[in-house]
Amino acid sequence: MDIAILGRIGYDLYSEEPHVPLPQARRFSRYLGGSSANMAVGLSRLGANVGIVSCLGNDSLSQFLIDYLNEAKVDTSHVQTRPGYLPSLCLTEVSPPDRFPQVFYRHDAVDTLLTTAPGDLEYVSAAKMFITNGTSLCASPSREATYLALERAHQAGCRVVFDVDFRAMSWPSPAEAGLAVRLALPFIDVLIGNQPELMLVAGESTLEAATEKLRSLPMLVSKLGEQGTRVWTGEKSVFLPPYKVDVCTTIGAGDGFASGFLYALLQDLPVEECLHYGNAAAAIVVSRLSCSEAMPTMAEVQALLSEQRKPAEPAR
Ligand SMILES: Nc1ncnc2c1ncn2[C@@H]1O[C@H](COP(=O)(O)OP(=O)(O)OP(=O)(O)O)[C@@H](O)[C@H]1O
Ligand SMILES: O=C(O)C[C@@H](O)[C@H](O)C(=O)CO
Repeated sequence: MDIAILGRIGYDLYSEEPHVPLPQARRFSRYLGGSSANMAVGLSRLGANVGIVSCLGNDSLSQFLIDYLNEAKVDTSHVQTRPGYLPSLCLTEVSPPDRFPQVFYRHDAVDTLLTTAPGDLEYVSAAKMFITNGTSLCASPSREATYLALERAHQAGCRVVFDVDFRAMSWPSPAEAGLAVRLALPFIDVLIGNQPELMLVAGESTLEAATEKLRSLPMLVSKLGEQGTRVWTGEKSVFLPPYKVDVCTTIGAGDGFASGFLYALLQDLPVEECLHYGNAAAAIVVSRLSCSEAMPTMAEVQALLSEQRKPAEPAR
C-alpha cells in the first residue's frame, strides 16, 4: 500500500431538497461517508494505492459500505466485523451557500470498537503514508488501537498524517478532545486542522497563538474555509486562496482537500504544488452533493488547475 488509513466508515444521507430545513426534509440520497473512508475513496480515485483499517457491523448498511469501498479499489482486507453493532449515520441539510447542519447518530458506533492485532500494525507500518484522525481517539478500544498504530507508523518511518476532525458529539468535552490529540503529537509529521480545531489542540484562543505553538511540527496545515489554506513548514508558510466554484455543499471540503494535498505529498511534490491539488480537489467536492461520490479524478483536478491556476503567495 502507498497509504494506510485508520478511521471510521459511515453512512451519509444528504437532503435532496435544497433550502428545506432538516426537520422538514423528506427526500435524502445515500452515500458512503465517514471522514476516513471519504479520504480513502478520494485518494484511490486520484490513483493512490490505499487501504483502510476500520470496523463495520454485519448489517445491510455495512454491506453497502464495504461493497462501495471495494468498487472504489480501496483495500478492505483490514476491515474488521463486529456483529450486532452499526456504523455511524450522518444526515445533512443542503442550504447553499453556507448552511449545512448535520445530525450524527454515533451511539456505540461500530468504528469505536476497532482493535489492532499485530497483522494490522504490520500493515500500517509497511505503508509509505499513514493517515488517521481525532475521532478515532474518542472512545476505547479504538483510542488505544489508534495510539498503537500511530506509534508503530512513526517508528517504521512512515509519513504520519493526522486530521484533527473534531466532532463535538463524540466527546464529553472539547478539552478532552484537545488533550487526546496533544498526546499524539510526538508521532505526527503532518497535522491538518481548521481554525477552531488548531486552537483546540494548542489550547489557545487565537489561531495565531495556536500556530505559534504547533508549527514546531514538521508540517502544519491550517484550513481557512472559503479563505483558502496555509501550510507551515517550520518558520515558513505558503498560502493559497481557494479555487472558485458554485457551492453545492461545503461539507466534505476538508476530506476533498486532504485527498488532493496528500496525493501530491505522496509524490514528493513541493508544498505549493500540493496546495494546488488540495484546494482544487476541495473546490470540486464543494461544487457537488456528498463527499465520497463527489471526489474528483486526476483529469478533473488537472482541468480545474489549467482553468484557474494562479501562483500561491510567496513563502514568508
Ligand atoms: N466555498 C468554498 N469554495 C472553494 N473551496 C473551498 C470552499 N470552502 C472550503 N474550500 C476549500 O476546502 C478546504 C477545506 O475547507 P474547510 O476549512 O471548510 O475544512 P473543514 O472545516 O475540514 O471542512 P468540512 O469539515 O466541512 O469538510 C479549504 O482550505 C479550501 O481550500
Ligand atoms: O465524517 C463523517 O462521519 C461524516 C462525513 O461523511 C460527512 O459527510 C462529513 O462531515 C464530511 O467530512
